[in-house]
Amino acid sequence: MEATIEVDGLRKRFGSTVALDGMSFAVRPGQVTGFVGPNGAGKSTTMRVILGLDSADEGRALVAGRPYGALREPLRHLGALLDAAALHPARTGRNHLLWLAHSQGLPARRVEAVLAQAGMERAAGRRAGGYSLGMRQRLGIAAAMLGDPPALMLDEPFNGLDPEGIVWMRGYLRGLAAQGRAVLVSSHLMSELQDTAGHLVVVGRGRVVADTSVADLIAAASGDRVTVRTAERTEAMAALAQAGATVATTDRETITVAGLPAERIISLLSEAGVRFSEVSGHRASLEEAYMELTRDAVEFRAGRPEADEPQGAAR
Ligand SMILES: Nc1ncnc2c1ncn2[C@@H]1O[C@H](COP(=O)(O)OP(=O)(O)OP(=O)(O)O)[C@@H](O)[C@H]1O
Repeated sequence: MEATIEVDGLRKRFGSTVALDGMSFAVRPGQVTGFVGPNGAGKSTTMRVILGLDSADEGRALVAGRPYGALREPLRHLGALLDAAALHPARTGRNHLLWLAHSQGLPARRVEAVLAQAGMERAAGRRAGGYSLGMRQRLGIAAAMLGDPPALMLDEPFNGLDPEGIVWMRGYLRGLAAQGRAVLVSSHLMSELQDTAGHLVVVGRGRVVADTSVADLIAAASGDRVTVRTAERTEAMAALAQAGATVATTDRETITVAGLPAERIISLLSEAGVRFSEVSGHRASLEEAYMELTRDAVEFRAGRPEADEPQGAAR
């Protein structure tokens, strides 16, 4: 599978501020890649460099194998939403898109198609100056889709959305990925990407901290811990500890067991005559996994193989 967006060793300073410090990752088709990190980690700067709006001091950014500025019809390769507020307030949403389509040599019929996809048909005749931030985000997404590009790059698209809008955005992004597109979505809130991102590029201080599938990240954070619910806590702990498990109490009726698979725990408890009501594998949430990752940044520090960089998958 060929990467559609690729950044390699980007470095960028603003005066004494290091914004990018060797940023490297690739975005692949057919999935949503979350681009996550705290405020100031370098997400927006990376996206601006990819679009050629900022130049890097070192490194390179490629879209479909070429610098964005060298693409003949860039909107047909990469659609981007960086700043949803950047709209002419007196222009209607529809006219904004018509103007954009015209300036990029794209057919006007695409405008109605993308307005419908973004659920903006009814609002399209109103002036953009009166739009809520959520409506601006939807119009921004519609604009990004004008060229029907195989790759999308969206900076904080969940900003300003109400709960219904967040659900819509998650479904919409998943749908774009299911069509085979590469979708890069930045966020400083991991929870926004729950049930949306299949892959994560986690960044901090201008560089990649982890480049991992969500499944691997959650598996690593979940560990091999198993939760056992039992009224006979003391007996259960004794039986499992004797078999070599590490056991900790969670609450009055629950213990957490590490070092034994659930099937073995069930048979040990049964053999010891200990009654229990539940034995279940612990599954970390994306938020928990992220907390664990950033808490233990050294263990999880990963990147693409580069001579002077620490590497290894986050697992
Ligand atoms: N034009 C600029 N001039 C000076 N410093 C800048 C400029 N743009 C970004 N920076 C600095 O570069 C660093 C990275 O900023 P960037 O906006 O890329 O981070 P981010 O991860 O997108 O954060 P946020 O979620 O807040 O947008 C920050 O320290 C920021 O203050």
